[in-house]
Amino acid sequence: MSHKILILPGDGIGPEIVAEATRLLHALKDRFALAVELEEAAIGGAGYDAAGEPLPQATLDLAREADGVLLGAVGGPRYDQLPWEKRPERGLLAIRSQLELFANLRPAILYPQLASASALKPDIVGGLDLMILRELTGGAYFGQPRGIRTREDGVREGFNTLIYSEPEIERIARSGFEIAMKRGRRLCSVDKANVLEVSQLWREVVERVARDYPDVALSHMYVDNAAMQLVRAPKQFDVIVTENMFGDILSDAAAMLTGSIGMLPSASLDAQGKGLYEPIHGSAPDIAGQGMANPLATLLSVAMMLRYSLGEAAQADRVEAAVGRVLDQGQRTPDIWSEGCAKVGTREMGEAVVAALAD
Ligand SMILES: NC(=O)c1ccc[n+]([C@@H]2O[C@H](COP(=O)([O-])OP(=O)(O)OC[C@H]3O[C@@H](n4cnc5c(N)ncnc54)[C@H](O)[C@@H]3O)[C@@H](O)[C@H]2O)c1
Ligand SMILES: CC(C)[C@H](C(=O)O)[C@@H](O)C(=O)O
Ligand SMILES: [Mg+2]
Repeated sequence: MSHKILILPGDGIGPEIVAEATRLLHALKDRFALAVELEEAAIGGAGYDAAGEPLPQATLDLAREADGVLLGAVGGPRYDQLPWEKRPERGLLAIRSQLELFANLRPAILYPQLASASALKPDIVGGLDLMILRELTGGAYFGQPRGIRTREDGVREGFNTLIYSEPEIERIARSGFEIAMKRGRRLCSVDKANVLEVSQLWREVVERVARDYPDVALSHMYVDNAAMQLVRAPKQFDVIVTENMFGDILSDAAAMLTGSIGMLPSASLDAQGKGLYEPIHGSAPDIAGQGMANPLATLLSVAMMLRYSLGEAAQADRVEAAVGRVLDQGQRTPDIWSEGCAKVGTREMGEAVVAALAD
């Protein structure tokens, strides 16, 4: 049976990096017998342009039917003045929420070839292999009430609600322990329990779930300290589990440990393991259209889709090995370039990975 994959290029560099993912999937199909059917749809600003909505109904319907969804990125200055609910980012949030993709896996792995591209010294980041598990459908991103209002004294105020229910905390905590069991069996839950009631409940529930996982060493850390520890000694972490906004911020920071934000893939999974896959970076308007974006985070997102949603672990290994080979060959997009390496563009990088696919 053929796997149905929905491709959502989105905006900015989205179409450029996703074109390389499409090239990769076609190569896996033609040369390595991967049974896939690809379909494309609009989301974000492209969705607004095509159908007046950042998440057109037709796109959502196709996403529900697909075995895996691959997204480039959404957003850009062209759309920043749109009414709030029409903004590209609302489309991304809506698809995550509608498909109940509550578990967002953001692995930060330093390829040894990129040690000199990392913002940190090689001995601090060498061998880094960290998994950030970000809760993706709750917290301040979705909490009600929210808005901008005018008080009786005429002063305007903006407000959001950072809210988590016990079942929401429990299911992400359980995912965190399950992931830790398959890795180094260490889970660090990041919160702000010294200030926020929602974090107090988070900690209590995580402690309760921990009783089912006696083989996992659980620790807790405040988010401000976690940000500091990530750049001081990132290898102390195995799996980090945290709420939506903390996870958004910490994963961008973790990206720089690996050399570039253009290196970090992600998987956003529902309770059944169906998922949406995307690089963690955005639409990079500053370099869009120049053919210089790093497509590796997107190609590594394809590998995650093969592994987590399609049950094609061998094909995933093949893609990851090809990325390693291309880095060995010294090909680098500008964001990860260093002295002595060959500077290549988005397309050359994608073609190099395809050429490096092997049995
Ligand atoms: N998942 C998403 O679709 C997503 C994620 C983050 C931001 N955004 C949106 O993207 C737009 C730009 O946001 P931003 O500038 O804060 O973040 P960004 O991640 O788009 O860019 C931050 C910096 O990283 C660089 N960068 C990002 N991806 C790169 C790649 N693959 N290769 C090389 N360099 C890369 C950019 O050039 C820029 O200098 C906004 O509209 C924002 O809302 C979307
Ligand atoms: C664009 C935005 C809604 C999104 C988020 O905050 O989740 C992005 O930053 C990400 O990390 O995927
Ligand atoms: Mg982000």
